[in-house]
Amino acid sequence: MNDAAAEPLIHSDAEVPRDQRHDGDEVSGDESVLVAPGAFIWILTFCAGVSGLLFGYDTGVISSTLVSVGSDLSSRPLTTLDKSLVTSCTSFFALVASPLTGVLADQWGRKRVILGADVLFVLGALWQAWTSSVWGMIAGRSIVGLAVGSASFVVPLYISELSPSPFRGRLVTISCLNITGGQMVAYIVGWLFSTRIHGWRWMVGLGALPAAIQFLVLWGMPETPRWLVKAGQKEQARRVLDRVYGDGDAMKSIVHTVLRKVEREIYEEEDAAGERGVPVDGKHGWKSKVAKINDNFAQLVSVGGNRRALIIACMLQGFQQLCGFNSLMYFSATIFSLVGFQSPTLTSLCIAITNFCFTLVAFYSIDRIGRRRILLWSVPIMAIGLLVCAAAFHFVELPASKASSSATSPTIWPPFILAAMTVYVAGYALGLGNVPWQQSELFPLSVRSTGSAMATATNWASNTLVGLTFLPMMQVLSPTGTFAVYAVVCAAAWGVIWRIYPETAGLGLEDVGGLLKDGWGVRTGRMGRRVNGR
Ligand SMILES: O[C@H]1[C@H](O)[C@@H](O)[C@H](O)[C@@H](O)[C@H]1O
Repeated sequence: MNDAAAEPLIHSDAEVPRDQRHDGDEVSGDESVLVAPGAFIWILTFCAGVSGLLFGYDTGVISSTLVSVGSDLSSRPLTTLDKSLVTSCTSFFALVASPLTGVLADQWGRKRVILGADVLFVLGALWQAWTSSVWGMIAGRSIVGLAVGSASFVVPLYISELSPSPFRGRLVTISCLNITGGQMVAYIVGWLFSTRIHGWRWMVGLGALPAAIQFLVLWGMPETPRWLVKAGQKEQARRVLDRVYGDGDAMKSIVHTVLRKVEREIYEEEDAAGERGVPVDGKHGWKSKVAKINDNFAQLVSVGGNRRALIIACMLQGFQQLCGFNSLMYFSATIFSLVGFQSPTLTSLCIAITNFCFTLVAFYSIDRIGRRRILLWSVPIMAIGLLVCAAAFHFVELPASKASSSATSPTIWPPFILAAMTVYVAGYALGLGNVPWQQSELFPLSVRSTGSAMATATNWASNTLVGLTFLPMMQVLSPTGTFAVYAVVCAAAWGVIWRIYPETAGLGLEDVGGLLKDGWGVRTGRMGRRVNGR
């Protein structure tokens, strides 16, 4: 299995025979000649993408569940605290899982971690469907949180390590499409089952099905070439690359080049970490991992360009959550039942559909319009939607007994609130819902995974905070106050983006580093001009 013994795993340039050097004249496998991803990479992306759907499904399904559960859990209606805990434990455990997954993905391989996440998805879904207590529900949602956190970290890694580089960027937005698509499916399932007795058990339990299917299909899929080379299985890595790139002499040359690049990258990484010559098991040891994380962290905060990249990435991820979007994702059915809609689950479907459709618009326009420009245009739309919402809530007479009953006198205001929320969600999906996930392009390779992991942790921590505080804020500050607070967060986000986030669309990864080297690069960036000359 381990073919490292037969052939040295890693070569320095001096050690690589001249006729095998990937940057020499002799070998010219250039990936830029590739015009479209092959069938195999599409199948892989599709299989792995099921995790994104599950991520979206499990975060979206809570909205309908909360309004359908009635007194089925612990034989009493859910309190505000119950709802906040049931909702935010998922994001909290996702926060806990994502850094741990980083270590496990190196130790066990990317594929095994995805399979492990599938087991957790199935277990968590069935647990929720069977439970009859609030604490049981919290436990089930926490298990799902572990799965969501693992999948959100490892799936993009798996896909990007397998895909040819010209197509890598697009995959980021494809995973956002999967998440928002999963949320839409969750809302549809929620609406279909909301009127059935114990329908909520089906809503949460159905999440087990795609996870089980993914487990079976992914079983036959390969590990990534990068992990295989690092684990000393170079021949297997070559076979995987052959399948990714297909037949023909030109493709063979590309496979050869890619394999060399992977080897060189690993060589440089291990050289920098003083791991060269250390056996495979030792390289993946906990001590060496901790030392590497410490070293990476020091590089991240002490080098000016890296520090600025980290601040921008964490700032964007923080604002993505603190602008309050997920309070709608988790509680929109609760809000719509509060303001008096007859079918809150059907009404809240507007939120999920808008989110999905405008993520699709972002998918087509993000590279053309540019990240900074799309944010500077869309964040004010969000703020306007929120302010209109806040004002409209002022005129709605809400029932004293929170979510259990609906507003007393039907007026024009509820549809007005729905329209304002839809505007807000459209603005969100166009910019803040997507752009922060482009985080990895901000960091140089040496600190890319640590920087991305910290930004992702900021996302989950802020997500947990919003899930925990939304309902208490609605009670203490009133809906008008709550939505006004989110509007202020949007205004702050706009100011900070304008001040420190340069345009990165159309730039090579090395150019982004140069942009942040001596300052924020906002003036040097491309804001105000069309990107890529289009
Ligand atoms: O990018 C995603 C997407 O926008 C989802 O709709 C949202 O629920 C997530 O929190 C976010 O990270």
